[in-house]
Amino acid sequence: MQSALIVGKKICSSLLLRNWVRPLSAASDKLTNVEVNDKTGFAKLTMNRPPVNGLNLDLLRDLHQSIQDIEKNKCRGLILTSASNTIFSAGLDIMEMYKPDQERLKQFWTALQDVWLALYGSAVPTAAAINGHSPAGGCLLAASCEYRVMLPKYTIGLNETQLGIVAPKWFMSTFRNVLPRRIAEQALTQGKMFTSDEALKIGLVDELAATKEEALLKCEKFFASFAKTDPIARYLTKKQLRHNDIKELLDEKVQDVENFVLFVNQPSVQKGLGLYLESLKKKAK
Ligand SMILES: CC/C=C\C/C=C\C/C=C\CCC/C=C/C(=O)SCCNC(=O)CCNC(=O)[C@H](O)C(C)(C)COP(=O)(O)OP(=O)(O)OC[C@H]1O[C@@H](n2cnc3c(N)ncnc32)[C@H](O)[C@@H]1OP(=O)(O)O
Repeated sequence: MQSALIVGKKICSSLLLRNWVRPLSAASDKLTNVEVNDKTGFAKLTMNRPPVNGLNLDLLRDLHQSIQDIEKNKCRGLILTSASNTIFSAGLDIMEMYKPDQERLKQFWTALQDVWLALYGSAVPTAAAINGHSPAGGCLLAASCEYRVMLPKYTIGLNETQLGIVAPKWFMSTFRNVLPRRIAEQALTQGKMFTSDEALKIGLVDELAATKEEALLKCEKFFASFAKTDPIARYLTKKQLRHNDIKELLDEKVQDVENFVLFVNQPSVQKGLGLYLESLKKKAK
């Protein structure tokens, strides 16, 4: 695993916490970074896979491990954010789906399912400080959290239909958990990307913030709103509200991987992904 867990911004040597400080291979290899504020107990989970935090197998596995660590340590809040100044996450790394190795493709989708199950179902309160563009899988991660604060002039949405791909049911239930059904249906079928202002207006994000620091503070303020609640009662309430969405995927996890593999391997989907990748590369030139 390549992620780093830092407590109070330094490696903690106490016996209690020693177990969950995961050693780094090398600083430049880190794909996620976790910092726990030892006063508040809030954890900041930062995605760090330049240039665009494309969710490849390694980043997904890293994210999963970090979410589990934060949960095990009984942190009082998890804020998901990005090390990039302009991109929260570009969503799934299309290179994982284009001309894929079949075994890796299965592992990739399973890793995404595991991240979603861990984040959407987390016992720890979750928030996203969306400090950049957040299309598709990036939007899924943000929408899986309980609260979202976004910086201005970026875009967010589930744009799959614009790429000729179909968001699976659990992407859609995540959206429906946040948005009124009719707005969710329109947004999903159009593959609409919302500006920060539009996202605020429809309730896809809860607040805007001028800077990342302000966004982090607003997420912390959200966590502080639970100060007078019992953490177990809070979690059990969230769990019941999200139960059906989670159960639906758990019941169909293997079938869902098979559907994904079948879908991605269709020649028309491969052709579309190839053209899309080309258009992204041309744009970068
Ligand atoms: C009937 C069927 C039933 C059920 C279906 C079953 C299963 C479901 C099947 C499939 C579901 C799949 C769900 C998919 C989810 C996804 O997340 S797909 C990914 C969608 N993402 C996007 O569309 C974002 C694309 N990227 C951008 O819009 C922009 O790059 C950006 C706004 C994020 C950033 O813009 P810039 O800062 O200008 O950066 P560049 O565009 O120059 O990009 C830099 C660099 O990164 C490469 N890149 C960007 N995004 C991706 C990506 N997602 N994957 C891979 N690579 C990406 C880009 O090409 C540049 O590369 P270089 O040129 O530098 O090599």
